[in-house]
Amino acid sequence: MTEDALVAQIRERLRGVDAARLSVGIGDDAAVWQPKANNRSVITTDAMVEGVHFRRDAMPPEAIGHRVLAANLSDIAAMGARPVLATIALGFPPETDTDWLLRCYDGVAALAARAHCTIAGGDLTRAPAILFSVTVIGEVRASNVTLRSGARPGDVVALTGPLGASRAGLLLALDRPDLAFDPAFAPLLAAYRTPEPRLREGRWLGASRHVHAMIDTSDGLSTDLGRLCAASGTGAEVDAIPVHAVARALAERTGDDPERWALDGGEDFELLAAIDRHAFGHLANRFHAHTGRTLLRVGRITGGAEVRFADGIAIAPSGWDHLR
Ligand SMILES: Nc1ncnc2c1ncn2[C@@H]1O[C@H](COP(=O)(O)OP(=O)(O)OP(=O)(O)O)[C@@H](O)[C@H]1O
Ligand SMILES: Cc1ncc(C[n+]2csc(CCOP(=O)(O)O)c2C)c(N)n1
Ligand SMILES: [Mg+2]
Repeated sequence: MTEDALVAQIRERLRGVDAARLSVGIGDDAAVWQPKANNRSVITTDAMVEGVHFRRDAMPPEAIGHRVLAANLSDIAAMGARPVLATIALGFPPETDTDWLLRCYDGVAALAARAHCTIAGGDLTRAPAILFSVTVIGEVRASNVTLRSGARPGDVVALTGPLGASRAGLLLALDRPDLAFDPAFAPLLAAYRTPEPRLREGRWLGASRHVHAMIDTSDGLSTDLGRLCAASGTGAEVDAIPVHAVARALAERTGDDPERWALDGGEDFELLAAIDRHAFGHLANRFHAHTGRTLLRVGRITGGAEVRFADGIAIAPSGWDHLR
């Protein structure tokens, strides 16, 4: 197959996503987009590399496409924004089966359609390993932009869902074929392969003036809470680590510590927010009514610079770090 033929087939795969404001899409030297007035644009890039973020033997190609877009959409959600536009750079060894690559785009296309995100273009190149690099542009009302840096002492620290499921799913997919087909553990494989970006939740939280700061948990609570606190010039005290119940059940079977999965595992893509303590109870009720999900209380923001457990023990940022 030629490069142009592959692009044509990718374009075919991505057809059908609503694109009212895309004047020029795939096919020219660049895409042309009509932004909405009075909005802020939010831009994020995240790459995934074979052997680092996924293995071809551990998940179907549709899941690889899904999760690279999901990781990017999660960063858009963490800003309080909604995704509008994305580009995708693809690298692959020359012997790669093009049908396999196109199935990755089926995964991209399905999530993009659900998220109302138009794929406006991209790039392709041969490379020593498979690589997807996605850039997403989002939009948000200026007053709803929610940064990492707004947390204040006394704020409640809360999560949009429990953690540890993705790390547990990674263990199943790579190391425990004996347990991977147990239907009881299916939610863990799904959390690793096809994580759901918390887009509705992020927009809703970002629209509340009581939500002072937000970050997504891509690298683990220990690292991402540390980042939120560092950006805000605060510390935090953690008194409850919300661990995914099925991850806890798997950890009991394997002898692992599920709280470490939650603290350091990463790739759960739940949102972590600092919320005004006086508003938290009411806001959590409305959040549940609106999204069907529960805001889980993790702890509180403190005036110091340390992130600690309630008993005073420090929580070092020990999540995923590409330089470690
Ligand atoms: N190679 C780079 N060049 C310029 N800026 C970068 C580069 N890598 C990261 N950044 C910037 O550093 C900041 C933090 O990036 P980081 O990747 O830690 O955040 P994230 O995308 O939320 O995390 P994750 O990659 O775990 O999803 C962002 O503002 C990002 O744009
Ligand atoms: C095969 C395989 N081995 C290990 C992992 C775990 N992993 C890789 S990158 C990352 C953090 C997020 O990445 P980034 O910071 O680049 O967004 C995590 C938790 C995986 N997903 N697949
Ligand atoms: Mg992030």
